[in-house]
Amino acid sequence: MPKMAKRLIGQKYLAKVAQAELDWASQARDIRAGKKKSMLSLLEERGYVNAVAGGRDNLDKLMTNKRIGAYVGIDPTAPSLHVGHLLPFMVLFWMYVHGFHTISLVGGATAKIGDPTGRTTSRQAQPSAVRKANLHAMHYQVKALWRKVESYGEKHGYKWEWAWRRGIDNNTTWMEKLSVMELLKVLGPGIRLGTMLSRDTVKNKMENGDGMSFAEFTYPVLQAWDWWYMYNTKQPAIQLQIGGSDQYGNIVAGIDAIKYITKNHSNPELRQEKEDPLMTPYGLTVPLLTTSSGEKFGKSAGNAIWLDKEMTSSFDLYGFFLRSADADVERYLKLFTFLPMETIRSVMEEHTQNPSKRTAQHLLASELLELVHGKSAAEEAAQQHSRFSGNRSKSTTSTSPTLSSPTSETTPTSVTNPDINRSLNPHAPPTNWENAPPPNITLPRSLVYGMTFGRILYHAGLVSSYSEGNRLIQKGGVYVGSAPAQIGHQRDEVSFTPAKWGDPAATEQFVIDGQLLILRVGKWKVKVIKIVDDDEGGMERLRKGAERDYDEARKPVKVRKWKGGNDMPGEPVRSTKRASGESPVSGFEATHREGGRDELKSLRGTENKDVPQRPFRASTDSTDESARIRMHASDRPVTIRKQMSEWSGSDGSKGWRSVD
Ligand SMILES: Nc1ncnc2c1ncn2[C@@H]1O[C@H](COP(=O)(O)OP(=O)(O)OP(=O)(O)O)[C@@H](O)[C@H]1O
Ligand SMILES: N[C@@H](Cc1ccc(O)cc1)C(=O)O
Repeated sequence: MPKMAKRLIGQKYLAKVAQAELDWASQARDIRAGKKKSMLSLLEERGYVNAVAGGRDNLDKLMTNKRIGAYVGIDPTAPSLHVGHLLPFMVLFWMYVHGFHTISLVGGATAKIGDPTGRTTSRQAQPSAVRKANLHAMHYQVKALWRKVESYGEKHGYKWEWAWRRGIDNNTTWMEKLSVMELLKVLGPGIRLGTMLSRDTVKNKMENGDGMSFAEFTYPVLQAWDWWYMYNTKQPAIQLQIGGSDQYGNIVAGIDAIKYITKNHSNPELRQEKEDPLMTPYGLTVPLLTTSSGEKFGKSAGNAIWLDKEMTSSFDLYGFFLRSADADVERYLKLFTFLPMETIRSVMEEHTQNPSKRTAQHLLASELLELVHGKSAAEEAAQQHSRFSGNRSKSTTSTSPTLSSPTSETTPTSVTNPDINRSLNPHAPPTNWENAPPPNITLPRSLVYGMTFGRILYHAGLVSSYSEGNRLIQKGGVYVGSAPAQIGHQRDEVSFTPAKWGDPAATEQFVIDGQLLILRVGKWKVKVIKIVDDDEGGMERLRKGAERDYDEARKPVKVRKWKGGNDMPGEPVRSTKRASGESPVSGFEATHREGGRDELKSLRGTENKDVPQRPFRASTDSTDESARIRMHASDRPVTIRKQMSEWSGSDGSKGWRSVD
């Protein structure tokens, strides 16, 4: 019987594959007959194509005849994608909703070297923990982004089909296993030094910059190997690489590498005796998104507009696109949205009648927000803008949009972090891909080391109380990432094991490089916790990060008290006493007077973002049975008082704990 079931599934699968092939062939006939636009023509029409490596018409024909695989690579040298990355990714999104197979490659291995393209100075080596934190954060961001693409696509009539395929890969997976000997044997003879030395990046860096290391010099070879690996192992082969126009040289190096390997490989199964047009690799570059002065938006230029909500709020991201110049907005609508061309044309007509209404810019900002942060964030940002920026945004016509710094006038007042919503309102909807919290957070060492996972979950904003954290762990719903003892210290892959309830000392084993802990609750709640010292430097960064949570902190927090075991729920206790220095977070307290978990309530969910500092002050007013903690805007330094309550454990032990 089970065998039968297996066979039935197999046949069903084969039937689906056959149907998908038939559909593709029929679509190809329509394209050839001029009844339908080809994929490449659609991309050209919307302005995505800067250059095609390998011949435009050949690529057009290939994409019409074959459901090929395509990829975009990004090095996780920052914790988030930025707006510039969206351009090559938009091509991938369009291809996906038209049935192509796509891979988003996060370059865990290539980030260790750093792409020297377009630079005159070498990149600063990143500490391993920072690199891993960025890698994990980016992995989850890309994953969530793809889910949003699906629902955004559906809104525009691209309904998910069985044959669509998308994947996220990390090149560490294969680079770790690649030996120097294999690389030199398989690809080495095909790399000509003359060609490499004549590349602009090499010449420029050697003649006008700080010279070039061997590692930097070999970067294009590693990128080429990635492509060869995916060309060779994925089904269908990855035959197209997409990147910004600055990547053209690296992409051509990849095409040359694949052609060399397939011609010369010692394994006859991998060798193509004759060049097969259906297996030829191609490259497609997109124009660079630049400031009005022509500078590329990106990490190196330090002007990136981040897609992570914690780094650029939905409000600011909306504002960035709202400030697009009239001369640019049509182009951006084609590049950053799935809106049909006819809709864009008619919106532009309406816009031209009364440009001061910024109709086109509002549409652009809303659509982009929906794609990147989800529908509800888009609606909320649009409302906030109509409330806060009204006339100011109308008068701005800058071609070089810059982010508004959060001022009391422009900072949104509502709470957008779903975890915070949930802790304030237990009936808030559960976390899903759309409302998942941003993955990055920074915590002081004393809130991680020697803490049970239940507590750390709370400090990281993943649960609303210690006891909720403990319950989740006991149910097996919490995972801890990349435990060095279990999977080897050097591994960068995202890998999780169930977190165990109990021994606080054991937590330390999971801290990577002394600076990083990764926790996951369910599928979508992930926190990449960067651990900083409890000294002033670390706290200063945390305090800066608290800016974003300013409005949340102003809301009164309902305080609950429990008696019984340290972390377990129980009956409310009768009395509360004020105490300091005896909190379970004593390391934190020692340097910060009476700060503790209550302070973290306002700090959690934040990252060391570089936002102007707005000092805040916390005050506590309490009665015997209840306590409330409020944070106020103030130009005075932080002063935090904390409520402590006495507890007694079932084993007769007693102590003080801060009030939840
Ligand atoms: N402003 C931009 N416009 C178009 N494409 C971009 C832009 N910024 C990055 N890209 C593309 O995104 C892909 C990944 O880029 P990468 O990770 O190197 O980001 P980056 O911001 O360019 O980094 P860096 O500035 O440090 O080189 C590349 O194909 C790159 O060309
Ligand atoms: N070199 C690319 C990123 C990348 C990494 C690996 C690849 O296989 C492809 C692209 C960049 O810095 O923009």
